[in-house]
Amino acid sequence: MNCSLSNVSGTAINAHVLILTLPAQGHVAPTMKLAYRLADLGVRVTFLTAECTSDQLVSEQSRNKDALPKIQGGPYPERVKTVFFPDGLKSTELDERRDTVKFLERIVKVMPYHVEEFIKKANQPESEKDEKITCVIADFVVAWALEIANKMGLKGAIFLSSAPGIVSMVLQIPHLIEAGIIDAEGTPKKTEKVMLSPYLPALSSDDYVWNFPGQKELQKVGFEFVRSGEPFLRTSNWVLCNWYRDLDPSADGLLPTTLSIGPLLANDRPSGNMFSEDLTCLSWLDRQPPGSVVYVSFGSTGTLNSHQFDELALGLQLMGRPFLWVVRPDISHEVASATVGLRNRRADDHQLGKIVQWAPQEKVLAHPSVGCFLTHCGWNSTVEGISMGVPLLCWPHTGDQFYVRTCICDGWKVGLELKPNEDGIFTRHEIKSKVDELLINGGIRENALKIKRLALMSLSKGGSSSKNLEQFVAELVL
Ligand SMILES: O=c1ccn([C@@H]2O[C@H](COP(=O)(O)OP(=O)(O)O[C@H]3O[C@H](CO)[C@@H](O)[C@H](O)[C@H]3O)[C@@H](O)[C@H]2O)c(=O)[nH]1
Repeated sequence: MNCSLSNVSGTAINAHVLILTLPAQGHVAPTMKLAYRLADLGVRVTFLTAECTSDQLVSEQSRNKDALPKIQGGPYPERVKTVFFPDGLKSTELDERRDTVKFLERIVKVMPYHVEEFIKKANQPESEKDEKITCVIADFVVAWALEIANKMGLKGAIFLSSAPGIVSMVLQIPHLIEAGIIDAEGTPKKTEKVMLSPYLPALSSDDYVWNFPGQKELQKVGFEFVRSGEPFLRTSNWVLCNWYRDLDPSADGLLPTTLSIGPLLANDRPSGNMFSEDLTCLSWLDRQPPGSVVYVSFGSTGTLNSHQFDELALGLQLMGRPFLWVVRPDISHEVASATVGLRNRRADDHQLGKIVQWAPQEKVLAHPSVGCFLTHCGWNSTVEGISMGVPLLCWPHTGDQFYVRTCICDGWKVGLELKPNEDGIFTRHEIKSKVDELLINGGIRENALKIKRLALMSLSKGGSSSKNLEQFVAELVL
């Protein structure tokens, strides 16, 4: 979807926002898109992130540099500055970065110091007026940064890069514990369903955002992370959410500070991409019939064991339809890369298939040849998919992906869910039959197109997300 960017303005306003997030693809991508959207409205933005992302982001920004002035018609690139803080995670220490618990511990240990130092330096009395930070936008996963903002007398916003329903889920944690529905570590104790919104499906015990199947330690850490963010949701000046009002018309009223501003899309500008995109898939897509291609991607985090990897490869072949499959080098930890290479070749040999390590996903989803999207239901992939009107086949792995799946299938009715067999495997036959069903289901396609139209409307001039973002910017300078 190449939507017209409403309110693109060459005029700078007197606001300098510091955006903070985790150095992980699913968080860098939407916050970088937010940075450029704010810059469209005249806001100066500093994007502060960890050094371990520097190579990727610098190379992406230099790739996009030339496009920016053409879109903006002004001195646009200077309005978004990316600054890196030392994180001690040298690029060789990949294992430490892949261990989510260790990675989070490391970032949480070093980041607060650098955030505080950065603001102190920017806000020295002798600093230029436009250098001075006036507001901190903290991704929910680093919500603690608002304590620093508060201490330094700055305004603060939480940014939520997940689905509607999640804010309500977080706010209900004290009640869930008190009612004995979950214990103090987030483990479900009762199977009763919980209403999050009159417009969304009820929350079941499998759908908690801190559900990391088979990873007890991660569940504990995840639950603590989510729980510790709750007070900041209630006290921040704004809660900015990467969804649009029609996905849950009640969500903006949940807290007086909630503003839906999504879907955040790159529209050919930097998208916070940390991996190099294989653009050959676009010309390959050009050669496929309209609505025929099954796009398969599990974001930056989804992994498969070797058995499941094989079963998926066989399912894609069995389908007999064109497929575009993103096979990240780390998609399967259990097999050596050489073996993955062999598997790739075997699937790629099939004349209908195209395999890439990383795709230009927004462009792929907007391509008329794409008929459906087999996704892990990461929120960015989901919001990109529904904004392009693509029916979704859901294969959630962890965290918010379970509730997102429930919303896709039972709430917005824009997709179907894969079901595992009794051994927990998603078989080749299940994959083939659900793809077949999804591609012929007229009701789902109609819903997907309707939800796409609503996304476009929310972003157009006077649309709910545009108005909310303009309101946020207006309040920034009050
Ligand atoms: O080949 C690819 C694959 C992905 N992407 C982009 O990478 C991002 C991936 O984000 P997402 O779909 O949210 O997946 P994860 O990277 O797995 O994101 C993590 O962070 C999200 C935001 O909080 C959560 O919703 C997810 O569950 C969590 O796994 C999206 O913008 C995609 O467009 C590409 O550009 N090319």
